Amino acid sequence: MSHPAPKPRPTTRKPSDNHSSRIDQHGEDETDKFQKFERWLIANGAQFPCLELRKYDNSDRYKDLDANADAMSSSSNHEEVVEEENESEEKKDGGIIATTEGGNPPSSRQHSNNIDDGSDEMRGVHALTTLPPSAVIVSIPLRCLITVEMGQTTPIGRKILASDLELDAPKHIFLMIYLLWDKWTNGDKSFFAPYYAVLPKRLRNMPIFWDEEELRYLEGSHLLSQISDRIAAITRDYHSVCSAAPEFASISTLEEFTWARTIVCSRNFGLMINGRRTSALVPHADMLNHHRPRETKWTFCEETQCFTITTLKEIGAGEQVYDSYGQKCNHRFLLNYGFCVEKNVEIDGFCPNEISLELGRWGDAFKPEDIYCDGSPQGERGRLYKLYRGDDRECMEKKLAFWTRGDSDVVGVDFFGSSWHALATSVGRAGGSVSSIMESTLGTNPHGMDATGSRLAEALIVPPPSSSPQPIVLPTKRIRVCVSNNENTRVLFSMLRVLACNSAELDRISWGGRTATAAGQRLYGVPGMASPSAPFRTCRDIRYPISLRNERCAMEILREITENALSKYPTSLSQDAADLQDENAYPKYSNKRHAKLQVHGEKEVLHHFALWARTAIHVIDIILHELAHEIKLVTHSVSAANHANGLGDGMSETESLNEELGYDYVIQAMEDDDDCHTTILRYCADVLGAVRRDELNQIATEVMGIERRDHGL
Ligand SMILES: C[S@@+](CC[C@H](N)C(=O)[O-])C[C@H]1O[C@@H](n2cnc3c(N)ncnc32)[C@H](O)[C@@H]1O
Repeated sequence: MSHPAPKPRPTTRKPSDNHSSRIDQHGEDETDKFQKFERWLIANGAQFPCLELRKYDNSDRYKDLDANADAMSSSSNHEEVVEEENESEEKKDGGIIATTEGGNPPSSRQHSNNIDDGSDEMRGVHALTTLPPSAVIVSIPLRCLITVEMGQTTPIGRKILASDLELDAPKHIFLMIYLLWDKWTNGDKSFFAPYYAVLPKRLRNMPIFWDEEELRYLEGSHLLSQISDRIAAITRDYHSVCSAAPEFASISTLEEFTWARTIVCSRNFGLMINGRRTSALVPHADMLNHHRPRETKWTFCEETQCFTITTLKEIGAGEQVYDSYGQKCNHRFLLNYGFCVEKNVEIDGFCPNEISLELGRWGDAFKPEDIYCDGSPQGERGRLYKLYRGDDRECMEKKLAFWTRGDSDVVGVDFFGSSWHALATSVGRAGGSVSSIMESTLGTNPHGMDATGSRLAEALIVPPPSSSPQPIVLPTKRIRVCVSNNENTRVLFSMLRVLACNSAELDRISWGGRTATAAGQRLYGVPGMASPSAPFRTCRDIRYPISLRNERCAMEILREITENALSKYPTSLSQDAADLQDENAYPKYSNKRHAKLQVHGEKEVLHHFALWARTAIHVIDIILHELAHEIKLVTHSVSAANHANGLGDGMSETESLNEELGYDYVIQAMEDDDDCHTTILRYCADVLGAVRRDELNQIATEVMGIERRDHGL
């Protein structure tokens, strides 16, 4: 149940009294435009009586320098952090101090307040009075919202709809179009002009607007490619819209289009309005900064036809009122909203920060032919090359087939290129056919496909142009993993196991869709087939270790990948941690700090997986040692028994194992170690422990077989 918002204290203010009079870089009076904005909303039925908008500056970032002379500074408890939806749309926070409002004079510390990073465009919403839980604190009528449908009915929107364009941001394009078209068509006369006037103009905190020096702070991070991909995608979308509606080129430049995309991405709300799912720009509601755990919730109320924000807890007078943009990795906050959360940890301890690991083709530093083609690359390249390569070229061909199983969307000449030649040649040598190639590659039989599918497959298998061997290139697969164990961690391990396969292991995991026994499932990594309609296995489905050999190799690949990724950064994790302590060199809310937070978070995840790999290799080596010892023991006892029966020579004695180097001892030590990460411990104890048990059982079974055979049973 929601209560109406409490009445503001009578002494507070008329809308907008709180904005200081100040002129922005565009020569506009900021106070004036915020007053007009609030009056426009109220005149159209909006209500937010207990809230005030505040404009922040970044002068407080140097509070350490001025700590002694700080009696005048506001003590607002500003926070960090956010939440929402997809990768291509999102927000930033300010370490917010009211600069001029409420009697707080501008800080005397203006000496360093000239950082051009967008923090001068920061605003936030504060409570004028104590807000109780479940109070509706914002209510914005539908007529003040800009919705997708409004963009679709513009002349440009209609042409886009008719053209069936493939766009990078199809959900947001119509909001962008409305914004740009309406500003251009109606200018100051637009109904939304007061809203447009308060939208940030430069968005300098968004990485797509960072200069070279700022981008350099991200050196080593995959985010750099995502930033250039984003710029390229926006450029493509702009040209696509211009091709569908040539008049759009005179409505908006690429620069304005990029601004609109960033505004929409960082401010839109996904809503259900009158039974219809849509997205909207909601003036005023989009002024709340991000913080988790969430303190407010929002919705569109069908009854009142208003967008509302409701408190989930009491918010004290003067405190900032936050929205949660969702639980997200810092790379999404940074790319889409232009900020990073300082401590991106949920109340249950979960940290959503991720790292994108690249599997398959090995990074730019390696030429595919160096790693995958027959030949023996030297040094570091050789290490990964050998791990991926397996037994021989034929093994790589089988690996390619399994690795790309199910990737039917990317089956094409460019994708497989010469690999298809190699595969075709190899399967041809083994008496294979188009059907068998399709089956091994796609996990499906082309006879079950339509004729076009079969013709496509035939067309792709072209004889190699020369007799020299074609390089086999495993297409890159990227997977995002975080420190907590989740589905992606399982997929990562599955893909590592496939990459680590030798020929025999590939044959085993390639069994198509048959029900496996429990032992087979465990031993060969074949998942249970719950129903005949269960999908065929792909490189994402190998949930259990295939063999100790394979698992060790998979962990070596993981170690190589993580250590290589860590070597790409110019600074270490500990250096980053030390840098972040220095708020003068890395001021709060600066782009430089946000970049540092991002790479620091990435390295934490990389170190976790590097440690996981090293620990696993160590534990597997212990198990292998124990198994070798066990084999010696049983061989000894069998031959001793045979000797006693006059069947052969017995071993004189067997060495005993040092218990302190044993598996049980090591696992116990890990259990006792509070710093041992639980997912690493569980993997070593449960996953590797199960393989160890299977192997020991296997040895016992084989011994029984030998004894039965030797005794003629
Ligand atoms: C929806 S707007 C929020 C209002 C915004 N502060 C404004 O002045 O218009 C999202 C933007 O606010 C800023 N922001 C929101 N939460 C933030 C946070 N926790 N830390 C830093 N910046 C934040 C980012 O610039 C982000 O792109």
